[in-house]
Amino acid sequence: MFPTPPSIWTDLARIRAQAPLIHNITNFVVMNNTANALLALGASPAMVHAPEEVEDFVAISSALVVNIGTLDATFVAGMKLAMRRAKDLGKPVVFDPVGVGATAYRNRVSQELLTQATPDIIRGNASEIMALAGLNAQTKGVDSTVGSDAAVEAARRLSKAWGGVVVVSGATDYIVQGDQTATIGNGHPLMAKVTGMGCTATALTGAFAAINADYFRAATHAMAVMGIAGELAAEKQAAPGSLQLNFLDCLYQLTESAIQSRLNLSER
Ligand SMILES: Nc1ncnc2c1ncn2[C@@H]1O[C@H](COP(=O)(O)OP(=O)(O)O)[C@@H](O)[C@H]1O
Ligand SMILES: Cc1ncsc1CCOP(=O)(O)O
Ligand SMILES: [Mg+2]
Repeated sequence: MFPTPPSIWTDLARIRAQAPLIHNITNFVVMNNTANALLALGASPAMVHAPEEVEDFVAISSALVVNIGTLDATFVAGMKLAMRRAKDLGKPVVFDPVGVGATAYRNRVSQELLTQATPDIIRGNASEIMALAGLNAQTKGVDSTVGSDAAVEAARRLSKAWGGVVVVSGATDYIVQGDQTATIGNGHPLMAKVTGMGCTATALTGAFAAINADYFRAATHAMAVMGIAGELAAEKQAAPGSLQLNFLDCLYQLTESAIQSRLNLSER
């Protein structure tokens, strides 16, 4: 265990003070969950995917989060326009490759999006990160079939290929940039029993990237806050419905001392 980096709290306080506008192009399943999580964190979410308006919306936002969970041709057109505009304007782009590896369409769209405009941060579960790195990952739709440890080298390969930050979530979260790795041991197994917790991690990462231009730190801080709020929620009531509700309250009420006493972060 490392001493608490004060910057986690500094970043959280900054989000709460500034309420950065986070533009989300995300899936129908989690729109409500991730908007509420961003609000509980202190950010200001908007779910906007029409190709006709995404470029204008990116221009007024502090970060763009792109999630391919329920993609179709219209979503994909909006994603491409928004990602290119965000890169042109120097705004952070966070990408969640939900279910990549499951179908040829998802694989093709993911590769197209990555080449159109390279995201600053990718966050996925182990199966998704392995599939994105071109490994023959076993995938089961949107859930991982392997532990996060199995995808660390795939994350490193992806990060080195395009220079961004890659996060593999799971029992241990790995945040990888080149040869640098941070691990977060916070969280609770029940988090995987609530749909949209991975998407929520990605959305929160967008909020941290909006206020911290060191994207390795931003992603690490987001995963730490996510994990600590998740374990606090599970301690209140260890069941999925309650966890979903309590997660928002714990996120909203998160204190510096809770972060300090619970943080399980290591770096190498
Ligand atoms: N077994 C676990 N123990 C602790 N935290 C977990 C566990 N599984 C998932 N999480 C947490 O749940 C969140 C979602 O991760 P994950 O389930 O890997 O994403 P996805 O929903 O995209 O598959 C992350 O914050 C992760 O740390
Ligand atoms: C169930 C489901 N189906 C398409 S998108 C989606 C949500 C996936 O969310 P997460 O990856 O955060 O569990
Ligand atoms: Mg996911």
